[in-house]
Amino acid sequence: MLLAIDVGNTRIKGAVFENNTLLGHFVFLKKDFKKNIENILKEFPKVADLAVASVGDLEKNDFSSFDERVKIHFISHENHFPFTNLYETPKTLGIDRMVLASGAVLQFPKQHRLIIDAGTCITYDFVDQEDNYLGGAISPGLRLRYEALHNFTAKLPLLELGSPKNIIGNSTSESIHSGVVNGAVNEIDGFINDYKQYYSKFTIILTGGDAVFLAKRLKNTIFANSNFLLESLSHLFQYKIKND
Ligand SMILES: Nc1ncnc2c1ncn2[C@@H]1O[C@H](COP(=O)(O)OP(=O)(O)O)[C@@H](O)[C@H]1O
Ligand SMILES: CC(C)(COP(=O)(O)O)[C@@H](O)C(=O)NCCC(=O)O
Ligand SMILES: [K+]
Repeated sequence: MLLAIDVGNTRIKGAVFENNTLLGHFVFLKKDFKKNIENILKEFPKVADLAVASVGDLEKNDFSSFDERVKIHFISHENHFPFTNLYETPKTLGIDRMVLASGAVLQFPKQHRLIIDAGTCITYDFVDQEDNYLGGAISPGLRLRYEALHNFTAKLPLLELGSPKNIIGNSTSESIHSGVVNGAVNEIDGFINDYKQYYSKFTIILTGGDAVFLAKRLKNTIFANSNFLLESLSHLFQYKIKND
């Protein structure tokens, strides 16, 4: 049994898998990650392996207190991945993006794939049908856009994520919601349409904390899978990591 942990820049997500079947799912903050992991390990005594993909500020050492209880697999650039990495700076490529690309290759073989992860940042990753990882894009996520508008201006309030009533915002708050939400939706639809000019057919995977919110607003029909990164960690673990 595997406990997969995704340390993002906003939240930590965890899931327990038995042969790629998800048995339990957890979300918590960095400040209480140890207690939460201890509780999960108590609830699932059969967990023998812990796989961690971290782009947040938790390092391998932060997990060492669990290494008497479980085998720790802290995913790094040294692991084996099921794709050819054509990024010009492979060592700076986010581990989360490498795990997403792996999951896309392992779960959607022999096809072009675009993976969009709407988390702290919105990341775009493209893996072609020959399993070459080409790269993609990084832009601010929804929460980050609201925060940036507030933090870098004198007059703009900090708003919670909300649905814009219209494209034309008729107040300060409606203008912000339209700018953030309609802006991100148009960005994602725009990227998808741009990729279509180069690749006539590709599989799109949308994940991350804002995936469900965004999916229903996109012009392109995309199925959102909020657990795709954790599922990908499980598939990658089965593929190779457990023997690395
Ligand atoms: N309880 C929550 N706390 C923080 N962000 C949340 C929450 N629920 C949904 N979100 C949304 O999730 C996004 C962050 O997604 P997430 O996948 O957790 O990020 P990361 O993987 O970078 O930590 C934010 O833009 C925010 O709008
Ligand atoms: C772009 C990211 C900050 C996204 O992090 P997230 O939104 O998942 O918290 C992360 O993938 C990262 O630190 N990447 C390193 C730069 C790169 O991928 O090229
Ligand atoms: K992301």
